[in-house]
Amino acid sequence: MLLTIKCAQNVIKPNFQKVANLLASRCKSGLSHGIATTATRGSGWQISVLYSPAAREAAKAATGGSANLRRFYGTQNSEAPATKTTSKKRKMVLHLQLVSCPQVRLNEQERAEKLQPLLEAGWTLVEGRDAIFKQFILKDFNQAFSFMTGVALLAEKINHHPEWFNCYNKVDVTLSTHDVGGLSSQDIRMANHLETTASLLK
Ligand SMILES: C[C@H](O)[C@H](O)[C@H]1CNC2=NC(N)=NC(=O)C2=N1
Repeated sequence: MLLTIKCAQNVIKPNFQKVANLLASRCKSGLSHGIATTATRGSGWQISVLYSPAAREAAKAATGGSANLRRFYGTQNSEAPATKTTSKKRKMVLHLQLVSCPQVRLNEQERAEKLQPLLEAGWTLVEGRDAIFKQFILKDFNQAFSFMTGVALLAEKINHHPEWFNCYNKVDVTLSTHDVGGLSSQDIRMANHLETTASLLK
């Protein structure tokens, strides 16, 4: 998954590239790196990252992880709106424009590294589809429903939903990323979450 971060026209690009990579590397959603490109009007969310809790929440929600949004350049009054600088001498204020993270399908290396452990944990490749499947067997219906509830919370948070079927204590789960027609890092993340949730219930 790629986090594309757009910067205001007047930002010094190399610095911003570092910011973009740092921000991308801090996101738990499997981001590989950030790309700083010149901002275009109206694309994605305009986030003045450094200046408001709402911006931090928006950035966290947008990156599905705990992006560590720290002060890179600052003004004295951290609550001042990012756009106001009262002194010429102040350092440049960065505006981060965080756009949605386009999904990409897993490449061969990622499949070897991230998919293999799941196949060893009982997931199987779905015939004729770039998807993975596993049947989870829980103690009883209550446990199965708790399992699904726990997973549903993450699904909503990262906007990535399993295809699943429940019958009493069994939950059949198929994972694939519809937007790209195959497996992406979101499926890996979701599968690992399913494994963790199931193991906590046992
Ligand atoms: C419009 C909505 O954000 C998209 O359809 C999201 C919702 N949940 C999703 N879930 C899965 N598994 N794949 C997707 O591509 C996907 N896309």
